Amino acid sequence: MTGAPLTFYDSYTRELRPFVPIEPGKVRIYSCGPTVYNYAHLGNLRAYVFTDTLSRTLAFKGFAVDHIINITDVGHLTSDADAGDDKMEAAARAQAKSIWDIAAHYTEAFKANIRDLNIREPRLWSVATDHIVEMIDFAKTIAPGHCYELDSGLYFDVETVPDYGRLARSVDDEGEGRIDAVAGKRHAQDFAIWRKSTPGEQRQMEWDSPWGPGAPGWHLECSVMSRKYLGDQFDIHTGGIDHREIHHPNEIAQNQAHSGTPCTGANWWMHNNFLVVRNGKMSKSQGGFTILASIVDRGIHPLAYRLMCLSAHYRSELEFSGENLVAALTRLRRMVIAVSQLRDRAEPEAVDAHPLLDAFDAALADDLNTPKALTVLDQAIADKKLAPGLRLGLIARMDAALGLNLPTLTRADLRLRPADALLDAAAVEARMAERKAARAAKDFATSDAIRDELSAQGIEIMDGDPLGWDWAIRID
Ligand SMILES: Nc1ncnc2c1ncn2[C@@H]1O[C@H](COP(=O)(O)OP(=O)(O)OP(=O)(O)O)[C@@H](O)[C@H]1O
Ligand SMILES: [Zn+2]
Repeated sequence: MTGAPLTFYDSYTRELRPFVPIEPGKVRIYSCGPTVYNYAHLGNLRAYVFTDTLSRTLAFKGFAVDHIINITDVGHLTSDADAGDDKMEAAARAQAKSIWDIAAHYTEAFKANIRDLNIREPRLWSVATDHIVEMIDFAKTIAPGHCYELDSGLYFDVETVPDYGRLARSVDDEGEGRIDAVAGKRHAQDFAIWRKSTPGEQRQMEWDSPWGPGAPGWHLECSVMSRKYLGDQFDIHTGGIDHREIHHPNEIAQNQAHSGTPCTGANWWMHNNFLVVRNGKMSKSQGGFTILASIVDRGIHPLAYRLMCLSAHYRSELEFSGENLVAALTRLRRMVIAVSQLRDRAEPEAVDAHPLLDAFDAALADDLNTPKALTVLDQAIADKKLAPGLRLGLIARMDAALGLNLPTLTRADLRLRPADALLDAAAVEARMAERKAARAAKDFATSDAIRDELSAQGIEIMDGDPLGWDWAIRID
């Protein structure tokens, strides 16, 4: 590791701790992946911009990163309090499709979002239904000492592990979301690790098990896949802050039962805070969520959303609004214009050491302070005292950690055509050329007419823009 010492906030100990990997030079990370019953909304995607910033920062610091993200295609119920329907089964019924088709469709859509946000692919997308045998084996190992059977499934007794729920800190029988939804459970917090199909129930996905035909519990999936690919104890486990309350305490309990030790499974539990809208967390269950495709339809480049995420610290709530998104797009446009002007003047120089790089490194090393890192990037872009080639070299180094694609993005890339736009970019360019000719001929009537015509189509002409931006799509 080079540069400033890394410090990450661990939700388990609730403190900032200097980061030391288990194996020198290498970091193993597991991130809870999407439940593929619907499109990911921008809140879900915030979770993956966060994990990507984490793994890019570690790579920037010189670590080899081994990252696993799972795909949940079975077991996640409509209520985290261990009740309700399987989200996948419910979606398949509602759309009259097979679960496998639903899973394939939304998995592909999710991976397209990942590419559009310039999020690096993990070593493996581990798919829950590919691991049923291992899940049954894991459950068989812990069942004798830690589980009991009810008609509805095999349940984990949370009192069989020390300090259950320490991660959540607020676990008691009265706690939010902890209501006992299944008759016969020993404790309200006990959770199903295998859910039996009820007689007569038409489930599309079910497997035989020692406890009868059924499906694995969602918490079991992550314990099994993280252990299989990263070992009993790995470095960092990530997820959204909602997972700190139920899903991750349950994973920890299973991991402790399986290893027979108090080890939680990961040395750091890191959680991103929510993307919020007016009535709280952006959420599929509550409706009113926004997906990446719909902002792209409005003419907003996906990396503007990435920049919006980076503009807030990952542990702070981030408010989603059209204004915030347009502000992020404007900031990205300014960066892209400035960087492309530098590219016209020089080739990037390789930079190993520089005070701005040190400041950038210190910001990210301080629990991923991306808002601060962005201001250092702005300095590197704008500091006229530095030679253009050096500035480009600094920008390239910083961009590797932030993933905004600044070394290659062009203005043309940012001019996304809104879905309801009447003119495409080539048509706008053609009218702009006619207008330029009219102005050269001092035919201001024609030039003004073209301006008005373009304005009516949502195109803003930017004469004399200090950054040399000649036109932009108006986003309101
Ligand atoms: N509004 C949000 N802001 C940030 N992260 C979120 C938000 N909503 C969910 N997440 C995170 O997104 C990731 C993927 O979650 P998953 O696909 O299981 O979503 P979900 O629980 O079905 O979504 P929802 O809560 O909207 O119904 C998880 O890490 C989860 O914690
Ligand atoms: Zn998980």
